[in-house]
Amino acid sequence: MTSELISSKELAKADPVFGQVSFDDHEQIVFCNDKDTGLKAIIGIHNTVLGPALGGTRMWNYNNEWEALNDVLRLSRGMTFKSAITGLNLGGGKAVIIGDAKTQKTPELMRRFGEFVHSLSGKYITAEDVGMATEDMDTVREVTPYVTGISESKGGAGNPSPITAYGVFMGMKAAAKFRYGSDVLEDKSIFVQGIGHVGEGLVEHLVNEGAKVTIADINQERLEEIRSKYGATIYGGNDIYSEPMDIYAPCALGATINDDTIYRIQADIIAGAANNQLAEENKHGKILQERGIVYAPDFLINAGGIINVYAELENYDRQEIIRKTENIYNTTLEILDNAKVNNLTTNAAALNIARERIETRKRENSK
Ligand SMILES: NC(=O)c1ccc[n+]([C@@H]2O[C@H](COP(=O)([O-])OP(=O)(O)OC[C@H]3O[C@@H](n4cnc5c(N)ncnc54)[C@H](O)[C@@H]3O)[C@@H](O)[C@H]2O)c1
Repeated sequence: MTSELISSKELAKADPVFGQVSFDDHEQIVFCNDKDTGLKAIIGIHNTVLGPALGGTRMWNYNNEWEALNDVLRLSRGMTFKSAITGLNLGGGKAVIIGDAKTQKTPELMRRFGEFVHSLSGKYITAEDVGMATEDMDTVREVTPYVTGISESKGGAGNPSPITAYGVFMGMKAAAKFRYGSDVLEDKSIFVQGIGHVGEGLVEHLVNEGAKVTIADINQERLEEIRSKYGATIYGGNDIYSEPMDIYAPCALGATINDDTIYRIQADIIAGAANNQLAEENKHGKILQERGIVYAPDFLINAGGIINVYAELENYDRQEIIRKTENIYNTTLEILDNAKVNNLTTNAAALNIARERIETRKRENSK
């Protein structure tokens, strides 16, 4: 979903795989095809230095295969740094299934996909992402143990989204502490863009804290539902980016901070759940820094979900999940301070720490 800003022509100019704009020293890319079920999927394994590559499966109706490949390359890379900065012993991976999750997803297709995951012998472990539900992970579990995010009734940690939302809330509070000197969000005007699984949980935390929450989504029914449940205000304008607000929380698509939007954004803080929010992380991270907008790196504050599924592998309990997720607050503050002191973008400061952890482990492994 991040590829919408890179035209197919641009993507097709580069060499097919290793020359892709988003290729970043990925270890392995696996193309999965099954005529009988209609499965066309790509599994991207970015890095396994810290552990098996864990990351969700996204089913999306991509315009073409270039976009799907670009998405899996970007998303799997993001997972490497997300786990590294969160202190988990996991590498980065992700899978995309090309197709419409509403009309083309069948149990047979999911089982066939699970067989491909199984063929990698645990080097890649899958989980839920956009277009997937906990039941789909249960179906994958029928053919492979290399899946997380399965139902609690089947021994899993269940839906990770509420924990992701809690982590985003923690990261947002830390950003507020950094920007305003207080992490109290009461009376702050906060725009949540995308009120799906994670967005809804975030809205609930924010409303409970007394923030002035405005919601935006392309799904009108959903907007009405969330308004009546939590009393949030539905955004009525047509350019959310130009609205004056304290905090912008992107919780829908990636790459909403791009050449087109970046100079219109009025917020003091950007803190949300969406993966790959910066269309071009160096360029757009720098502009945010210059404009004095505090950006809480997405891969840092949306790590609650991976913490939740990691519990299934490490057998730790709910309390430990909450403790680790609350720690996102401390890590976010640390990164924001570090970026300020070293005059770096917040994204670069977070990446440096994540990379350092991977390099240290690599050195230890080679001894
Ligand atoms: N679910 C998790 O635990 C988790 C973990 C880490 C990151 N994320 C990321 O957070 C984001 C949200 O995840 P989710 O599980 O809530 O997904 P979801 O599919 O449940 O919700 C996405 C919502 O965004 C809305 N939307 C789509 N396009 C939009 C647009 N142009 N403008 C406004 N709204 C739009 C959809 O209608 C939907 O309500 C995704 O980018 C996902 O990759 C999710």
